[in-house]
Amino acid sequence: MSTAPNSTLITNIAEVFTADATQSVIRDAAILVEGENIAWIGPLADAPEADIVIDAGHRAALPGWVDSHTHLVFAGDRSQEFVARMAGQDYAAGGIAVTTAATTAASDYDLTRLVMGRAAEALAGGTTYLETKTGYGLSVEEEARHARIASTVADQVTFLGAHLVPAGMDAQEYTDMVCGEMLERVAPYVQFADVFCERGAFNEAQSRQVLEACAKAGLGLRVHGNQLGPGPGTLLAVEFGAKSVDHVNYLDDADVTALAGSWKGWDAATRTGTAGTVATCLPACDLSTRQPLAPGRELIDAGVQIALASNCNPGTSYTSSMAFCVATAVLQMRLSIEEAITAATYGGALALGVQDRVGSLEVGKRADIQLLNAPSVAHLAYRPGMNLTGPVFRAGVLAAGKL
Ligand SMILES: N=CN[C@@H](CCC(=O)O)C(=O)O
Ligand SMILES: [Zn+2]
Repeated sequence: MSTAPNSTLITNIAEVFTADATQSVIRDAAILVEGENIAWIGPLADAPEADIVIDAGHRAALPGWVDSHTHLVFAGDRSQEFVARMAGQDYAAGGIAVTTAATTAASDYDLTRLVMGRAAEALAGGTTYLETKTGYGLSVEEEARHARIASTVADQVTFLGAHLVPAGMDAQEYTDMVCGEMLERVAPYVQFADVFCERGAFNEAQSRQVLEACAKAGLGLRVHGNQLGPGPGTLLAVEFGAKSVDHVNYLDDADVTALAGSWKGWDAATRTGTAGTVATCLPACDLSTRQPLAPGRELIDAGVQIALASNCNPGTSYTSSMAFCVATAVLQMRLSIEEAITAATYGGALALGVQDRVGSLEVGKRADIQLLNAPSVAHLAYRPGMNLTGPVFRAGVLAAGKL
């Protein structure tokens, strides 16, 4: 087989887990990269020639993580809130205001440096596609500034002006501002909009108003829903055709039925058809807030496509470790290794609508590949807490780690 110039063959891979529709595992494998994309995957014995050969050292390979839910644009520290929570205090949305004050005080330079540092940490942990949100600005100027900074670092940016009603402001007046001037100012920098539909944040009517306005502005939708108790977030997300509803800790039968119904037009065996609303589970957040884990197992069994994401933020989940989320999903949510990895890669891509480009290792897709310092992907849960991330390739280029 002839190959294009600048082809790279990654050889001597102990096992590749592709996260494709058939959940293929190829042992003693190789991957050919041409330019940004994967050109071939198969047994090493059948590998084509290439200009450059990289020896994977008998490591396992899998897709880079797609982290579809983070809040990286922040300054300040809330470790004392975490300590108080571990001593028994409940999490409350009001903590967001503490971060808003610290972030508003940070210069563009400092804030950009902080966001870039967090994105670099995520990449070093194997995340090759990253979403992040605004939501610690809560004023027109600050939300626009955070959206602009986020857009220089993340692959996709979500507008979360509807995160908390600022102190001293009337909830309806603030919601109107989110849907009006704020939306207009952030729109050039963002692809998605989100609303924290929860007790202490935005009620059903306000959430509906935000989703309507943002859909009208042409943004994709996502919802923070059912995190702290039962509520209308999940049903609203399905009704509005949101790409994802995130947290989903407190679901009732109607919520699960609606989510499953949204996938009726999707053929999971071929990954074709009309995608529904992904249920994004955030296990690191669940642990850090001592909420019941999202029912990932039950959602999969009901026919819902799920994603796993880090929810990296200073209040409820200060980690960008997708490996930690995968290990927790296996050990505590009863997902198989393959289900958990797929949720953290392809599931995240589905939640962001980029599943045709990233999220699985398939010919023609972007060469976002992480090598593990382990001979099989099972080690991700078998050795929880260990940093197993080896070299990370993003769009065919070694982006983190050493060969
Ligand atoms: N739940 C809403 N927003 C964040 C937490 C924000 C904060 O407490 O700073 C979350 O996804 O958990
Ligand atoms: Zn969040």
